[in-house]
Amino acid sequence: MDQLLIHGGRPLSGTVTISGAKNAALPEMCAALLTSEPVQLTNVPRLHDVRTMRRLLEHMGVLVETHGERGGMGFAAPDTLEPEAPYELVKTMRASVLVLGPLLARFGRARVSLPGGCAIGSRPVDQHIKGLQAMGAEITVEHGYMEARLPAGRTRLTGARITTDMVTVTGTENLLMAACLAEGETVLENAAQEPEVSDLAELLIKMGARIEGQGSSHIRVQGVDRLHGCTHRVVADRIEAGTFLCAVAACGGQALLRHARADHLEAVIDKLRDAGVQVTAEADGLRVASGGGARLKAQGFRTMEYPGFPTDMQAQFMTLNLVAQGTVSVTETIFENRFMHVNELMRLGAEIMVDGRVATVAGGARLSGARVMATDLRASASLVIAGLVAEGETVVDRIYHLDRGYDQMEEKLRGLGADIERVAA
Ligand SMILES: CC(=O)N[C@H]1[C@@H](OP(=O)(O)OP(=O)(O)OC[C@H]2O[C@@H](n3ccc(=O)[nH]c3=O)[C@H](O)[C@@H]2O)O[C@H](CO)[C@@H](O)[C@@H]1O
Ligand SMILES: C=C(OP(=O)(O)O)C(=O)O
Repeated sequence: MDQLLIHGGRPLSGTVTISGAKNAALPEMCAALLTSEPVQLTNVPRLHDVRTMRRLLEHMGVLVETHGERGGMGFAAPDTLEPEAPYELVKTMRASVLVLGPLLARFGRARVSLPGGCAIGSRPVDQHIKGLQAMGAEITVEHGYMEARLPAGRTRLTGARITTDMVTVTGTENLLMAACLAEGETVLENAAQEPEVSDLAELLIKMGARIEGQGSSHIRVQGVDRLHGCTHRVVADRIEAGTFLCAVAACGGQALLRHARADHLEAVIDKLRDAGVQVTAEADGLRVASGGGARLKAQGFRTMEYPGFPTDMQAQFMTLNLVAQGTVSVTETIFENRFMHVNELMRLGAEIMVDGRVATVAGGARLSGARVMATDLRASASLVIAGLVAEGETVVDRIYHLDRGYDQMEEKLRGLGADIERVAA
């Protein structure tokens, strides 16, 4: 199992290219199930989760090829594929549940393992199921699998007005994909407004779907008989960009994040500016300049659905708060167990008190290198940033979590001047 070895204390300067977004690429790979024609994606990030999704699609019978330009992938889902997602693949990646909507919409049946909980929370998929049931699907859960089918005599889902009990990103994506091939109109109320949902909608529109309102909480879809192939570039990863913004802010330095989009990161950028970090939007990216943690003012925040402060940036910004000045509260409202980085950060010298969903973070910490363990994807990123600031050597174990969602993070950080290497344990 690989580890990251970090010697902290260096400023970060230079240019880094932000990859395509994991959370857009994964649903977009699933959207290819909606047609037998080839769907070509470009700017697909090189991630473990993308490889897992590829294996899952190939397992069902989808033809997948990588091509030419970096990050190019083509998908062709034949009429003969077997619409089944087995536990062995689903258990390693919750986003596998995104095959459910497209399979049911195109093939009229699907057998998909329930994803179960994960380290950050219980993460049920009841809203996905309820929404598809409202569109006429019959879904039962048997032996850990969602068995979904259309009622006898029906060949298509039926459009419906669906209001989810909470804002759910993959729930919105599953229902959106299903609605594209349903008969009649579907209205998704309380829809997720995340840029990845909009990017998926843009892909679906290129495939011939009739969608309006993406990017708002009210999405309207007129179902069509069939979709066709197309080419689409995966949107830049706002969470990867936010992670690099926090890393440069904490370590000090100046960097250009190519392809990063200010309009997708407003809540994070506002907090960084309030902290004393300079962030400027340029033609093809974001420029960041910081005097380093000790010159910054810590910022309290609450995680919220987009356009609020993203839960996927909570851990990384917490590390920045640790090295800035002042004591602040960080409130996690989306997932019930997303403070697992706290104990590991404390091993590096942090002072943090957790009470339920609120963490009180004491700034001005002098972090010192230690051996720490990554517990989930963004927790791993927060530990890497802490290691880059800490005095001495930090070893981050279990970085397979990091590899799920960051494309060559240590190479990119080395390009900015960080002393970080991957070693086999
Ligand atoms: C692959 C992907 O895009 N992952 C993102 C997606 O996860 P994901 O789509 O799984 O997260 P959701 O938006 O669905 O979850 C939001 C909240 O709703 C709850 N819920 C959700 C669905 C449901 O059927 N029932 C239910 O109770 C969840 O437990 C959670 O408390 O959005 C999260 C919130 O921005 C991000 O952290 C993840 O990075
Ligand atoms: C929680 C995340 O991903 P997933 O939903 O794939 O677990 C994340 O990207 O931070």
